[in-house]
Amino acid sequence: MKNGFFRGHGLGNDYVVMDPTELTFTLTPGKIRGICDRHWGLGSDGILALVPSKKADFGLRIYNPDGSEAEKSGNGLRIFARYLHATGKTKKRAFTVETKGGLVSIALHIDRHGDAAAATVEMGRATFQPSALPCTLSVDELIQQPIEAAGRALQFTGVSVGNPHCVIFKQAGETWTREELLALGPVLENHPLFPKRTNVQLAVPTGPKEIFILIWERGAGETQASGSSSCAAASAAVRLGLVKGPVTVKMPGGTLNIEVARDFSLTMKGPVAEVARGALSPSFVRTLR
Ligand SMILES: N[C@@H](CCC[C@H](N)C(=O)O)C(=O)O
Repeated sequence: MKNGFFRGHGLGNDYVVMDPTELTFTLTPGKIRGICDRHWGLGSDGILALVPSKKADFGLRIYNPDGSEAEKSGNGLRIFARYLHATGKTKKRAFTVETKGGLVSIALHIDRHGDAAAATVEMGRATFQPSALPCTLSVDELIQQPIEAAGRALQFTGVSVGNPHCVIFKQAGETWTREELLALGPVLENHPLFPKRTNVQLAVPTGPKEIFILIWERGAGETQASGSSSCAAASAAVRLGLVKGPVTVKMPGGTLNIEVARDFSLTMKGPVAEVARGALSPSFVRTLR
């Protein structure tokens, strides 16, 4: 379909999927911002573009609503998997996807209606090395490093799961507020320690195998859930000895299950929903800059 789209969400983290071969325009940063605008466009936490791959069954490019490109997205990968299944682009129940943040394997869980209602994604390995995010600190690993933001002296654990994350823990029994997220999120996202910016998680252990996180996404702001954030926060919690795996990660939008192997290989399992399919109207496309 000309200028067609598929819209889905993972725990309230919503994406629009598009096949650039069906578009009458190129997905430039300006056009991405226009489509993702919550008032003037379709509104979305990002755009997922199907691209060819020589290494995997499918290729995926991930765009943030500010027009920047992300290397990986956990919820985005589950939504992309549902799109591939729902639109008949694959008949397989397990396949591989190449992202800029590495190659992942996905297994679909089909419900009684024949829909891919959930997916398990092998998300790759977490690393705490500064060069992977990148982060300008000269340390071997970004474990509980000091950082100042919004007038507060904090400690962060830096994790790359293909894309960069800055995880800040409070102690069990304490809580993070939304006001703290809105104050700290944008400052940490754009902190000079992170030349390519970063995703931010305000985390707290809530059980021996459970954490709660609030999320500020690079290029998107506050989101209800994030798969790569869940992987990063779970890895950090295990690395710091705060919890044991598999880790249940609770977020405002719901829960993901993250297995953290001894080598920090990550497996994410969670639900995914389709919302709509349609086409951008020609008059809207003409307004995109
Ligand atoms: N919502 C995503 C993460 C999307 C990418 C992120 N904003 C970035 O720039 O790295 C997820 O579910 O992982």
